[in-house]
Amino acid sequence: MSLIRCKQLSKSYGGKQVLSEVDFILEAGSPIAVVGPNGAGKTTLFSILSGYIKPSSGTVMIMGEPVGSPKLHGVLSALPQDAQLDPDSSILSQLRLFAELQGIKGKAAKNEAMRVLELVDLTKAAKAKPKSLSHGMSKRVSIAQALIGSPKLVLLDEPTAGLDPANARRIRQIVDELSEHTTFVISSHNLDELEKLCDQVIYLEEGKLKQSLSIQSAKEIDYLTLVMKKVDMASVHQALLGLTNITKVTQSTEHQFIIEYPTQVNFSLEQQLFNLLAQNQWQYKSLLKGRTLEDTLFSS
Ligand SMILES: Nc1ncnc2c1ncn2[C@@H]1O[C@H](COP(=O)(O)OP(=O)(O)OP(=O)(O)O)[C@@H](O)[C@H]1O
Repeated sequence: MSLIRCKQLSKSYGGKQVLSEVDFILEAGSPIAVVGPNGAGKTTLFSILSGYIKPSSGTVMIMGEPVGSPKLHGVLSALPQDAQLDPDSSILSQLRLFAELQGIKGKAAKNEAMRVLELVDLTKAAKAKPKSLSHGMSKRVSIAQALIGSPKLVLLDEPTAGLDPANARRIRQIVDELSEHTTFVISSHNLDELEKLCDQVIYLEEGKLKQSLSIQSAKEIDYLTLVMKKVDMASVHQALLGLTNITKVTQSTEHQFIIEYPTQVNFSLEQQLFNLLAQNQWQYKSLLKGRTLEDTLFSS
């Protein structure tokens, strides 16, 4: 059974269409990225998946159940983009309340609150009030809240927005550690971050599904991403095209080439490439096997 199945999903506010006939099927497993420019409809999609708002037309099934079904209670949770905590009540008491709302009673509710706080490394802050926490700590508390009851599906809308690199990294680690039992769907503008975490990507633009791809999927074409130091890029481009087994070479930025080749080609291509660079004394900055998510999404 699929994790999420969206069929012909559309949403309009007044006369403005913000999601337009979006179709996709997602399976449980590694984290899933939802990307797209500002206003593309990511938060609207999350709100529909969470049941906060209804679509204008189309259907969403989560684990075979329609959104809003009581069977999804405790199975799906969401961290909204603008999640807020009560500033004056302790974190522990708020999380305990959320656990109770999920039907966890008495001491078990407190234990559950402490369990999720431990997952986000915040047991020491259990008695603190949200107003005394940093932005990064508050975000981790909100993630802890989303983890109450060990849901199977967790929607995280921009979980690392505005966080410093150390806090953002900690959140990525938490997602990674819990991904064995929980599928995370994450929206973010940080493609590097999503690339590290996610296997599947949904790309929205102006409310339409532009791409749905699996980063790790087997494919017939493979890529090398070559970033050069200060060299004559036109000469390098010409020379790269002369290597055997190359399908295409694209200069994607001022110093970067994407080299396409058939998947079955073995290391001989890298050997040829290194020989070519050495013979011409062309210095390179990095050679990456594959393409970045950014290049995958935006190169034609
Ligand atoms: N309640 C609402 N009423 C009217 N228009 C809305 C409402 N909520 C969202 N929109 C509009 O819907 C469009 C999609 O917004 P949404 O927040 O889903 O995009 P997003 O991809 O999450 O953007 P961002 O990356 O900036 O968070 C935007 O044009 C926004 O102005």
